[in-house]
Amino acid sequence: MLHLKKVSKVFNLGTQDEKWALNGLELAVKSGEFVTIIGSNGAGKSTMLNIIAGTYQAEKGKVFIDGQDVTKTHEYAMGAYLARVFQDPTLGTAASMTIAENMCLAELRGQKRGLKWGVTKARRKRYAEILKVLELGLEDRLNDKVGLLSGGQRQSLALLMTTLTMPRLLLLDEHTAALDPKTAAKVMELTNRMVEENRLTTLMVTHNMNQALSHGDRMIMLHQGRVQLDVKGSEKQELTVPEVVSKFGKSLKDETLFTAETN
Ligand SMILES: Nc1ncnc2c1ncn2[C@@H]1O[C@H](COP(=O)(O)OP(=O)(O)OP(=O)(O)O)[C@@H](O)[C@H]1O
Repeated sequence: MLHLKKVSKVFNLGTQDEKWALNGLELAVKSGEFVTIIGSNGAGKSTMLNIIAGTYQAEKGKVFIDGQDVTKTHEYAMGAYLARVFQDPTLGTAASMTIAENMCLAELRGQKRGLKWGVTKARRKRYAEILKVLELGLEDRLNDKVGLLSGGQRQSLALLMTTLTMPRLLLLDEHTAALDPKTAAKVMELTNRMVEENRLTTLMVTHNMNQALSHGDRMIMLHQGRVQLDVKGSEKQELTVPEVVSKFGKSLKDETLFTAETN
């Protein structure tokens, strides 16, 4: 479904600050796979998502989605293929627009030519139905500006909005990191449900090793812009945080290790 073929990305080429964030990265993800991604600060996780999303262009290598070469496809056009939820809850939704308007915008984004903007009665009814699954009472607040919502409510809404276009690929960029533990657990529960019900091919970057091991069906670890560890199935299920730490502690020297120890 997704194939990164020997992808390299450099920043500040030819200067003192030259940095190869991705170094011949190889990754093939099957349709419906839920891959969690760990790695220390600077390992290349965000750069990888940015390359897939078309935010950055790779210097070397190719990106394929469903066999189509999207290496040079711009970010706005990638909306037809994927949806992304960021760490910052304010990034996925427009604060000055209402819940219904945000959902309408999400529905019209990317594909589906011919759909017209407008919060019609039919749409309101459908949005209310969709929002009910969150059990946050947002179905009764369709006219409320999104800026009034809490971080967790906003992140849940952003996540739910991604399913309005049924993306071929869902990118989660530390999407629970800014939330308190209870809210993070709820958003994770919603994530699992959405991914499972819609069989979404999903990549989830996290600094929390427990989260990476207990969710999804495959886990990869990036180190210096390459895949250092790739486990799935029973191998992943049986793997424990101490095992990963003892084997790869050196490459996980910072935050990831910290969250692994404290969770
Ligand atoms: N826009 C940029 N300009 C210059 N260097 C960058 C840029 N983006 C990333 N880098 C560098 O590329 C490397 C990989 O960064 P990246 O953000 O992909 O790592 P990460 O694994 O997501 O780290 P973190 O967990 O800290 O978010 C780092 O050394 C980083 O400093």
